Amino acid sequence: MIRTTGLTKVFRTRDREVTALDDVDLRVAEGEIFGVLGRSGAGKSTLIRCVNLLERPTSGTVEVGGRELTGLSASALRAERRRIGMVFQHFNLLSSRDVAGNVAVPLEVAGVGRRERKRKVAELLDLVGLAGHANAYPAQLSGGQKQRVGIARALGNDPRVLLCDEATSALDPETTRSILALLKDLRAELGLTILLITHEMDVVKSICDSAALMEDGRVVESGSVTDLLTRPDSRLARDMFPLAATAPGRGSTVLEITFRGAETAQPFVSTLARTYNVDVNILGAAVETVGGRQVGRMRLALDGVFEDNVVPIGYLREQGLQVDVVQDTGSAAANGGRLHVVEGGAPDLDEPADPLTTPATPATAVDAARKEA
Ligand SMILES: Nc1ncnc2c1ncn2[C@@H]1O[C@H](COP(=O)(O)OP(=O)(O)OP(=O)(O)O)[C@@H](O)[C@H]1O
Repeated sequence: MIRTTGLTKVFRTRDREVTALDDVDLRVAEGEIFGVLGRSGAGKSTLIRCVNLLERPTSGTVEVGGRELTGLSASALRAERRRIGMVFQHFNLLSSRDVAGNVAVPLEVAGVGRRERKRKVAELLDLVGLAGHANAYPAQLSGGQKQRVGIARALGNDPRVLLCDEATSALDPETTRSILALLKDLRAELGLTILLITHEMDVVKSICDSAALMEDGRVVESGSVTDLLTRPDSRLARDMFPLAATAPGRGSTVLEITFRGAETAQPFVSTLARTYNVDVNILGAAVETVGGRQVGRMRLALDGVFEDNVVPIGYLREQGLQVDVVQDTGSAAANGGRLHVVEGGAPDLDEPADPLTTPATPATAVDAARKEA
């Protein structure tokens, strides 16, 4: 539904040049809720503003609903833009107009007649749970209610696509949850495609089907949220499920196990310990519900070096679990120089740090040969 190809935006001021977007290829499927994450200055706002051409890209193309926008005439672009709603962080409501008056703005701009406007405004307010507040003024509303007005206004021209620019960043956690639930309901009811930008991992966790991580104007990782979760090298997954950095003792093998769905119900840790008579130490675990399914990661230390644990590791993989050997604190010979081995010190486990500032870590760079073991 949304496709950007080679999207690049360079801001030139008198004394400097900033590349806010650098060759961004984004693919958002129809009906999807797609989250773009990144720390401040990563280029998220520029990206969302380029998708509806509020900002003209320096190069590259933007397609929405199969139409390439960058080549359109001004009037054709205006018509296409009507089918793209936008929701803002700070609501951007007119304080001098009541709720109904604010929701009516895009309908007035589109030349919709008075009677139809009234009907449509009532329908939209009902849709966002604000029937009965039509005559209230923005100053009389809570933050969540203001954002509901902002969403109703964005839906005025029956858009196919909704762009949300940090739509919940100004809201408390409970209100955030209710606005996210509303967006999800609207997607189901109206068949919307939603592209949202956020710096909150919880937003992605609770409603996004897919996500991309931006850094310095580039997309450094993207994919469906559930696929990202099962990629041991995924930064987004690590940030969603930070595990405490507990140091195992020497002479142990550290495993990272990713599981989802039915696998979460398996008592694999106790079975492993019983069947193979191996000491298992749980270093950290995180389980979450993403897209209605349980997913999670667990970091285990097995007593003994990798060679001692080949059979138990094989057992875990046979259970359908994704198992990665993160670290082996005793065996240097077996790792072929590719696994991180800490000699005589605390192992260099990745910290549960700020998700958006932690650099990519090779902590789970598993030797492919070991995976086959
Ligand atoms: N109009 C502009 N003129 C010059 N530089 C700009 C302009 N707009 C954005 N930038 C720069 O482009 C880069 C990306 O900014 P952008 O606002 O897209 O990032 P962001 O990820 O949305 O950050 P934030 O979450 O803080 O809004 C930043 O370095 C910013 O200073």
